[in-house]
Amino acid sequence: MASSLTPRSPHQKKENLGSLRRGMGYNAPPRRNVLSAINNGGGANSEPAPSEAGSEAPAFEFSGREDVDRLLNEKMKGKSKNDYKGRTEQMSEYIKRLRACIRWLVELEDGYLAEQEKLRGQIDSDNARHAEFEAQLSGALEELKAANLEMTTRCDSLEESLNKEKAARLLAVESYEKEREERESAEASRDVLTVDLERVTHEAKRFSEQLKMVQDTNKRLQEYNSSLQQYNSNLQADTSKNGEIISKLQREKSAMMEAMTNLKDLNNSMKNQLDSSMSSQKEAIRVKEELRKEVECLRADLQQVREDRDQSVAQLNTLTAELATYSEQARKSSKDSELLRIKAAAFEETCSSQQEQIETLQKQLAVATEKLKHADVTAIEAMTGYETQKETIKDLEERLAYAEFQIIEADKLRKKLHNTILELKGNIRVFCRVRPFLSDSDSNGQEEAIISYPSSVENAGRGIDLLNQGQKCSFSYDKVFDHSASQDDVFVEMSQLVQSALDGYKVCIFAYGQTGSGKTYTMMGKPGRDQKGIIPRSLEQIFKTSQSLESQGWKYCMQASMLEIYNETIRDLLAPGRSSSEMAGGKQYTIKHDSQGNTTVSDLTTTNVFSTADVTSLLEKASHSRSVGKTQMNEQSSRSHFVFTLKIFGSNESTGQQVQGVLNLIDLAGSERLTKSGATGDRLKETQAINKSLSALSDVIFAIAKNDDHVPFRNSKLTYLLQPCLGGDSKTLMFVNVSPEASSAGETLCSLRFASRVNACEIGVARRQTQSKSSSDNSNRLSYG
Ligand SMILES: Nc1ncnc2c1ncn2[C@@H]1O[C@H](COP(=O)(O)OP(=O)(O)OP(=O)(O)O)[C@@H](O)[C@H]1O
Repeated sequence: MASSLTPRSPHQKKENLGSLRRGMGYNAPPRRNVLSAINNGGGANSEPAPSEAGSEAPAFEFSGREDVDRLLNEKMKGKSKNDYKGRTEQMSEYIKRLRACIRWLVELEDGYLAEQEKLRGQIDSDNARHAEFEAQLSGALEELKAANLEMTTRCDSLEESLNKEKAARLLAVESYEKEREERESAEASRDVLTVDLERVTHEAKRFSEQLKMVQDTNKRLQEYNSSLQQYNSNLQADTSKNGEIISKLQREKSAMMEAMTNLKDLNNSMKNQLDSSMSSQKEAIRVKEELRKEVECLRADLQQVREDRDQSVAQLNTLTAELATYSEQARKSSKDSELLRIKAAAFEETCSSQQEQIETLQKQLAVATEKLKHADVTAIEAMTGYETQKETIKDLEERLAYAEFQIIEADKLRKKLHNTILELKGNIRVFCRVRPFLSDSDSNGQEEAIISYPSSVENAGRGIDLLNQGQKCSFSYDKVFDHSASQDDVFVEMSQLVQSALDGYKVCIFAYGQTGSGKTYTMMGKPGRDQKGIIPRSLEQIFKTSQSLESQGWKYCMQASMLEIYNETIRDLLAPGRSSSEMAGGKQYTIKHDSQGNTTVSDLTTTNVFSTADVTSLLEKASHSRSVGKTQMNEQSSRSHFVFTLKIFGSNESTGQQVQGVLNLIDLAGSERLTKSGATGDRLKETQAINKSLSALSDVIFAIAKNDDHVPFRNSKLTYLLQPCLGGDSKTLMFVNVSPEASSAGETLCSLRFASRVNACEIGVARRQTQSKSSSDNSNRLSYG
């Protein structure tokens, strides 16, 4: 059989174990240290299993899974088919052995749990030590990192300031060099200017001398000019004298005609003399002109020389001014250079001190680096330690996983055995729940206590005693919840049954009891987290588990439907427009069972649900549609049987497995004596219909209990609907709810008797509806609609 069990938390496992033990009526066997037994691969045979309290059970020994398998595969032998006594004895013997086997498994599991706890503790302490060590190391590492960071930052800032200082020093040196160069160039230009000045002074001197010379020449030329003018005037005087002579001569010509030839000769000679005088005059004029020109030239030269001199003097003045500026600049430069020299000296001093600082810091850095290296080595060592510890933890985790695996396997086996026992028992399980007194006066003890619980170890949690008309009637069921049991306590006991629906079983849980005894409270509960009843809690568990099974490849599809049977009529509580026509019985719903034992109600609204919220809103809708009324026994009495059906289709992609489970949760209408109910009219009709269907239910139960050939399932809608649960292959649990009031003692007695009958009913073996995907192609396909 494929596993239908999922790994649970150890806590849940413990609870499940507890519930199994309680359900089976075991007392907790004294815990033995089975660790050694586990390590030896079993060992339950080294010591006999403790016997059930109060009874001397034979010691059965199990050394391993083979023994269990052997036990499970054992076949019943009887003298003949009708040797019921022999078969019953064999059966009870077999059940005892199975119980011993379960005890052995429980002990084995205890051992596993103990070892798991031990390993967990070890892992926790290792983890804690490791975390502490890690925290210390990381703290030290952080400190070192911080110190290193600080050092690096300081070093960086110092380097930065040093670089800045260096840059400033370089700038200062550069500016100093520039200043020096400028000063040198100024000095050079000053030298050049001095030379120029000297040269210009020399030139000026030369020009003054030249000027003096030119002035002398001019003076001489003026003197020469005046002498030439004197000579010219002399010549003019001579010329006038010569004219007088000519006129005398001419006068003498006549007189001296004779002497004229002589005189002509004289005249010619005189003429020649005149010509020569004229030419010498011309020559003198030319010379004079030349001299004038020369004077003019000399004057121009002189003017030029004067201009040059003026220019030179101006230049000299400019140069002197420049020289003064340069001298001033040179003086300033030398001052600046002095300042710069002082600054440079100061910089050099700062530099040398910073150099020293850098050296100190470098030394500190070297020390820090050394420390860091040391820390690195320590960290590496720690990491190695950590790795070792990790490996140890891994090893421990592997061992834990193996232990968990073994626990899961043991759990699977235990569940298998549990299912086997239930299958062997083959009857409906019955839980009894006693509701608390509702009014304070009752609970204050004014009401006579008619219900008590046996204190014997054997019946603890399973027995209930009812005092009716002074007579004590004792009953025993699979579980009895007293008035103090919470909704949670109740659900814990049946969570495994609900889980079966996900595993592909048909599960039916119904609440039976007198009106006002707490059926609706048990099934639906009340608003509020703690007050929730079995229906909401079952759905929460189913959705939660189906989600967690997704990781194992399971995908579930769920469909919900809700109906009520009111006055022998089926009503669809989720019908979109639940109209008055329907209320009036307009629509007829028919119940059908197929060969697979699947029940369908024609035309019933079926809604796909994906979350608890979906179902909660549907439940709210249904509760508004449900027929309730006020009775003498209950303010809000359910006047119909409420049937909630959840069809679960599961498929596993990875394994190809498919399951089809059904969860039927039924809140029956309360049984009520007509005389006591005081009902009239419609209420009376309702009560009669309820009583009729409940009596049909008891007829069915009696027929099954008596092993009758004919079971009257069709006598009522309720019994026909419940047929697969009562006579088929489903896992069925009945809640018998009882009131604690003395006034209800008679009703309570009836309910408890009915429940005992139900508990004795053998309805068959619950079968899981599962098939692999390969076979799903055949005609035997699971219906998903
Ligand atoms: N275990 C309980 N703890 C507290 N209150 C309870 C418990 N059981 C029932 N009650 C209260 O008792 C009253 C009757 O309960 P409930 O309506 O569940 O009875 P019923 O069996 O469904 O009745 P009917 O058959 O008339 O519908 C309600 O007020 C309910 O809250």
